[in-house]
This record gives sequence, structure tokens and C-alpha cells, in this order.
Amino acid sequence: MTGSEAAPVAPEPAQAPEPAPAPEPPLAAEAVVPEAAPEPAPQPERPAAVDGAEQAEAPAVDESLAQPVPSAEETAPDAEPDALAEQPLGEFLPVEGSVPATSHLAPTPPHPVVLPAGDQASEPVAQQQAVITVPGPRTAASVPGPAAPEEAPASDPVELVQSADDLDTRAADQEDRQDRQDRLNDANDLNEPHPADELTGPTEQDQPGPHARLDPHARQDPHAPQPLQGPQDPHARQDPHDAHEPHDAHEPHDAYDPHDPQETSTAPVAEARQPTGPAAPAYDDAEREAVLKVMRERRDVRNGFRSDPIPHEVLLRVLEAAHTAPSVGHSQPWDFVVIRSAETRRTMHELALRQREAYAKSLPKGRAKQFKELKIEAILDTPVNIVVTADPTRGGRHTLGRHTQPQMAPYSSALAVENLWLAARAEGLGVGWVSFFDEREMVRALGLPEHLEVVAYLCVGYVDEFPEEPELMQAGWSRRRPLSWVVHEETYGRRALPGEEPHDLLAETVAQIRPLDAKALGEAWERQKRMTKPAGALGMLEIISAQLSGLSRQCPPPIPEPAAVAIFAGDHGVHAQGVTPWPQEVTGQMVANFLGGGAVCNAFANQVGAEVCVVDVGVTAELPSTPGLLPRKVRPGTADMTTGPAMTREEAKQAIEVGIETARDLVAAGNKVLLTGEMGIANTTASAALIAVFTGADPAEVTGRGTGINDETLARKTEVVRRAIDLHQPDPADPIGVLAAIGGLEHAAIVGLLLGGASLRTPVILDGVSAGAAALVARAIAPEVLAACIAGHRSAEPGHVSALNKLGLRPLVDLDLRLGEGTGALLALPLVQSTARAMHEVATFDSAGVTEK
Ligand SMILES: Cc1cc2ncn([C@H]3O[C@H](COP(=O)(O)O)[C@@H](O)[C@H]3O)c2cc1C
Ligand SMILES: O=C(O)c1cccnc1
Repeated sequence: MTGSEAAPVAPEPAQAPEPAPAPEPPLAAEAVVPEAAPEPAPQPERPAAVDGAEQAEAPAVDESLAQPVPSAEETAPDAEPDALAEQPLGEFLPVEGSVPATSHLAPTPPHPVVLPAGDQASEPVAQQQAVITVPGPRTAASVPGPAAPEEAPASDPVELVQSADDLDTRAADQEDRQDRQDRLNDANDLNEPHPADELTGPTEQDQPGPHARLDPHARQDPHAPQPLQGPQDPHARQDPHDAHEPHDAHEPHDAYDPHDPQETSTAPVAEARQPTGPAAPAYDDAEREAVLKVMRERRDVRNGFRSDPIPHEVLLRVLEAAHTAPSVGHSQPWDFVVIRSAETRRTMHELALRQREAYAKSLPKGRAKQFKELKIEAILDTPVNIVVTADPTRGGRHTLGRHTQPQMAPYSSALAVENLWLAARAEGLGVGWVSFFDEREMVRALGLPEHLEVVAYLCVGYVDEFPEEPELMQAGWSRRRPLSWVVHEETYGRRALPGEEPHDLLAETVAQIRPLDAKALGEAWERQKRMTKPAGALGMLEIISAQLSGLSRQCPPPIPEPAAVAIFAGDHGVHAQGVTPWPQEVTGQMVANFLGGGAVCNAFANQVGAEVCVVDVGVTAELPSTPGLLPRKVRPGTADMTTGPAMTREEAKQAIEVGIETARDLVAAGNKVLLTGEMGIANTTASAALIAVFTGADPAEVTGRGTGINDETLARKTEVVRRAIDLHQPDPADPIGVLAAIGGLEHAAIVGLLLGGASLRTPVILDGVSAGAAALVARAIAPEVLAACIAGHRSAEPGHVSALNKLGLRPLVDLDLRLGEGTGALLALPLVQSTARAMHEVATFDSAGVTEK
């Protein structure tokens, strides 16, 4: 690790007005010695100043960053990059005059990324699944010897060259353009600025960027100085209106020509009738633009209604538009009840209020706070309310299309609602759809015929203005999902926009991971210095707040709330080797417990206001569908790693993708921090094996007692780990291969959660030993993933200590926990939130009139 990497995370000298993002090593040295740091903070120390034997209590930090002035030895090109990171915990002493730092802000790429051959081909999921016999549970006593692998490993791996040209990033690009069209606010959109925009910045042209660093060909010398930060001026890149518009292929066309092969599907349809004569004409540009405009600018309005009456002819036009909607079998199942009576509206308002309260009670605290601020209806603020119903009996029993899909009747009425909504927007009328009703209660309250279904309750009126973005987005409740996430080519999972090659979810995610933003980091250090407290007095929390700033590109950073813990559950074939006294079915039973709210993680999540999201990525038992459970089983448990690979490479990758998609969903749903959690009986065995491979430690050093095992079982577990590694000889340069050989499905999913979180610039708080193991895998795939990672706690498992050391992550909480489920991460959440809140709320010396020393 080099000084230039370390520099951006350390506070710049008091004399320097601007942070020096990637200075020469001598400057870097200056930059990290703050003028005012009188007290030795609880911070890491250079090894030179350490007497290891006496430092057992010191905090766990990779000093390669804590020590920002690299010695000649450390910067020597042939030095092992992680050698310094492998110092055991507790070997670091506070250094006078420096602020604690942690090397995860300056990760070193350990290996080129290797993905399985054919990864880019994205075969349909069903075809990718290999049939693997999962051995049934055995007793602890029956420990078979190693056997031949059950399966040959997948075909030769190919190296993924992660340059912007090679990865399919055009989808995101098209999204950017779509955003421009939609006049969306970039800050609230999940779209990243196009990677190419970033790569053309002046600093990244001169220095190897994150992609170059991942490109094995570009990284001849892994020890060469590597920049941590992006371009000097991130704001220059945040405006997607800037430059880089050579993507005409996706710009709106002047006239659509169905015979232009560029514009049509390339797959011929055998029976298609040969076209004769010209196709029906499209709208002209202005007409089309008007249609698209009304869709873009339609809003679900709750705020800013006016009491102005709606003229009859205006309301008539709106209802006529609704009545022209498509409907199943042309059954036109809708009716519109126009309500103006204040009394009826008051009754409906009462009903909605009650439902609102019930919903608020069901929310995690972090969400409930946000919900309290939201206006969810405008029943009393609007002159007209319209109830849209569906009559499921209209048209008789033979209504075309309703035979197999009875829900087509309410769907049809929903289309009438959309027509109404668009027509209202064109009239300058706002519409808000209120869904806080018990449908049957509403039917009775309104005296509607009992056979009707209520599809929508709409509040309609003139408004002061139409918000530019959905009100829920403006309130931070949710974020917009890019189109490229939801368009699949031919089969689900082959994501591609029309005219694009299908993009690989993992490669796309990795390509979007960026280092911390140097400008925001610099601002964070500057702000920490001006806050009314002695410099460095918040110790490690100052570093976390700077990390949050660099990650979000904002100073102060957003408060990481609401939070969600993703608990990935999976089973392990290695359970058959007697590595744990607990039966395998406990995994599924604990999943039920999580969903019922009875586990430790539930209590902790309630305490800190986090949502618990449970994901079945590979539980052996079939789990009944339950609210709160995401059914994402890649396979029912892994195979026994001592007799063959735990899973195929494709399965490992699928499980990673489950994690990526979980991160996307949770972030799009408005969560501002993610926490890792897991459940899987025997998973500490897989964790130990992963950690041994990535740290190079002997299995005896990193294998622990998990749920609590005796010496005999521990000895057996250690030998199991050793045998599995001997059998597979996993190559840490091939992280997916390692996962497939000796990992768990929940480990793979956590890898995806970390990569997904990092790609969305969302912090992820790591829990215990499985998260540590997964972070090692994730770092081997994308070193800069660590920019998003915060170590929540230090577990009692010895392997966790080794993993954190290797990662250079310093845990926030150290309470000898050895549970998992996300419990340690949940306990750390308030610390992370506190540091961000301090950045927002603590006065500066100037503003508070406090004299500086
Ligand atoms: C009742 C119960 C609840 C748990 N919650 C988390 N774990 C934790 O223990 C398991 C790993 O330990 P080992 O490798 O020794 O089996 C994982 O499921 C982990 O989440 C639990 C374990 C049990 C038994
Ligand atoms: O610390 C952990 O993460 C842990 C320890 C024991 C069992 N399961 C998880």
C-alpha cells in the first residue's frame, strides 16, 4: 500500500487550504499529520513504534493506512501488498499527532478479477442449474474421508477486463439520457453518472483509474501507487448534461421506420405477413412529444391542492378519457362515483386515518419517522373525489379473457384510472390515489353494491404546481429504478435494453463501483476540524463520517437511516462432516423465527429501528411463502466441500446476483444503509475455509467454535477445513472459483450485497465472521468495494479477526458476540448514524462563537 493511496483519507494539514487528494509521497506525509492533535487518540500505529507483545488491547486496524508515511520498505515494488495488513489485531499503538485511519479507505487490489467462462453469455437460469446430490444430514460421529470431487469444475475461467469499453455500460448511459428527457434530478436517481464521464476526468486520464486497476494487463505492477480518489471536481461529473453525447443510436428518432433493420428486432418471425404498402403513420414529433410529456409530468399529488371548483366540461373530458381505456373482453367493468359532499369526504378521511395509524405501527422505527412526515391523502383538500370501481360480473360469465384471469376486471379499471390521471394532468388537475382503505369497509361506507370492487379512491383538484419528481422521491422515501434494471431480453435475467447486448449483472455492478470522492472527503476532514470539539476527539467516528462523505459525495453525508439488515439463509453440505452439534433443520426453523419476530436480530433491529429482510438463498427445507421472506433459493443447500465443490460456478454467481438484487431493492426502497446478516447451520466452517484461503492462514488459526463446540469437534472441524482446501486447492485470484469450491450460498449473497451497496454508493455495515469471509471474496472481485464497507463488530471467532486484519477494517463494537444474524452490525448502526448526525448538527467554532486554541 502506498502513500498516495493513504493520503485522501487522512486529514490535510491545517495549513493546506485544499485537501491534497493524491500528492507525492512527501506531501502525503505532510498531509496526514494534523497540526492540532494534542492527545493520542485511540488510533492505529506504525509497526515500527510497536512492541507487539504489549499492545494486545489496541484497536484493530490495518496500519498500512493508519501509517500514512510509507517507509521505503513498504513502498518497495516487490513488497507483499497485504503483508502489513496481516498484523494480528492489537498490534497498533496510538500515534501522537495523527488521526486514526483505516486502510479500507485505500484498498489495494489483491488480484485480477476472474469470472467463469461464459459468464457474459447469461444463459437462462434453468439451464445453468446443475443437478447436485445433497447428502442428507449425518450424525456428528460419522465423518467420512475425502472422496473424489462429484463434479468437474466449470470450464476454464476467463479474465474479465474491466475497462469501460469492455463492460456493457451503455444501458446506464441510456438511462442517463432518459433522465435528461425526464428532467429528473440526478441526485435522487439510482443511476450513476456514466462511467465514461468519470474516466475522462483530468486526474483519471493521468492515473490508473479503478478500472485500469482491475485490468490485469494494466496492472503489471500491483505495488505502483494507485489513486484512491476520483476526479478533482466531482461536481463536474455530476451533471449528465455535460459532454459525452455520442449515443445517437438511442436518441429519439425523427421518424420511425419499421423497415430499417437498425430499428427492428433482428430475429425474423417465420409466419409474419410480408408488409404491403406503408405502415400506419406515427404521430408527428410535436404530437408524440405531447403524449410523452403528459406521462412524464403526471404526478401523484398530495400537497398543494387548491379549493377552486372544477368546471363540468373539464371533469367531463377527464371522465371521457377514462372511459376510453382498454378493458378485458371489452367489458368496460368500471364505474365512476363522483363525490363532492364534505360529509362523505369526512367519513372517508376518518377511515383513511385509521389505516394510516395501523400502517405506521407496522413500520420499523427508522421508517416510521420518515412516514410521519408524509402526507398520504388530500381527501378534505380537494373539491372532487372519484371512486373507480370494477364489476367482476359485468359482461356475464363468458367475458372474453376473464375466463382464466378474473383479475383482468380490476386491471381494466386500473387502466381507466391511468387514462383519467393523464387527462387530468393535461387539464392542469392534480390527482392523488389514496390506498389507505380497507376495501370492504369502503364499499359499505359508500353504500356501493356489494358485488363491486373498489379499484381506486382519487382526490382531484387544481394545484399550485406539479412537483418535478414523485413526492415520495422528494421525501427520500424511495428512489427511481433505472429502466435497464427491468428490461430482459427473451428470458428473465438477460437484462438488455432494445439494441443493446445483454449485460452481465455482476460485471455491470463491479464497473459501477467507484473509489471515495476526494472532494467530499476533503470537505469532511475540514468540517471535522471546524466542529466545536478538539481535533480528532471523535476518534474512529471521524473516519467513518469522512468515509460516508466520500462514499455519498456529499458533506455532510446523508444520515444513514432508514436501515435494513438482509439476512441470507442457506444450508451446508459440510454439515455431514459433524462440524456442529446443531441439526441442519435449525436453519429453516430460525428463518421462521426471524419472520415471526422472535430472534435476537429482531429484538436488536427493533431497538435500532431497522427493517429485517430475510432471503432464502439456499435453505435445504422448502419454506412456505411468508410476508417478509424473499424466496431466492439458488439450490437447496450446498454440497459437502470435502467430497466435491460446494456448488457450481454458475450457482455461486447466481447467489452473488441475489445479493446484488437485494441491495438494489433495498436501496430503491429508500434504505440509506444496509447491514449484512446470515443464518446457516455449519456456515462458520465455510467461513473459516474462505478466510484461510484469502489470508493464507493455517486452518487451525482461523477455525473457531461457531455455535459452541467441544475440543474434539473443533479438531475435526479444523481438519475438515484443511481437507477441503487440500482437495480443491482454491486460487484466491479466482474468487468465484473459491466460493464455488468451499463457500456457502449465503456467503456468495453477502458478496453481492457488498458489491451492490458499493455500486449504489450506499454504506454496508458488516456483521460477523461470514461477512468478514464474504468481504474478502468481494474485495478480490472489486477492491474498491471496501469504500462502502464498515466493520460493525469483532466477533469471538478467530477467523473474523484474521479477516478484518486482512481487510484493514477496524470494528466499531467488540463485545465477544458470536451469534451472526446481523446482530453485531445492528449494534453498530447507531454509532454510524451518530457520526453522520454530528456532521449535520454540531456547530462550528465560527457559528457558535467558540474560541479556538
Ligand atoms: C439457534 C441458533 C440461532 C442462531 N443464530 C445464528 N446462528 C449462527 O450459528 C450458525 C453458525 O454456527 P455453526 O457453524 O457452528 O453451525 C449460523 O447459522 C449463524 O448464523 C445460530 C445458531 C443456532 C443454533
Ligand atoms: O460471529 C459470528 O458471526 C458467528 C459466530 C458463531 C456462529 N455464527 C456466527
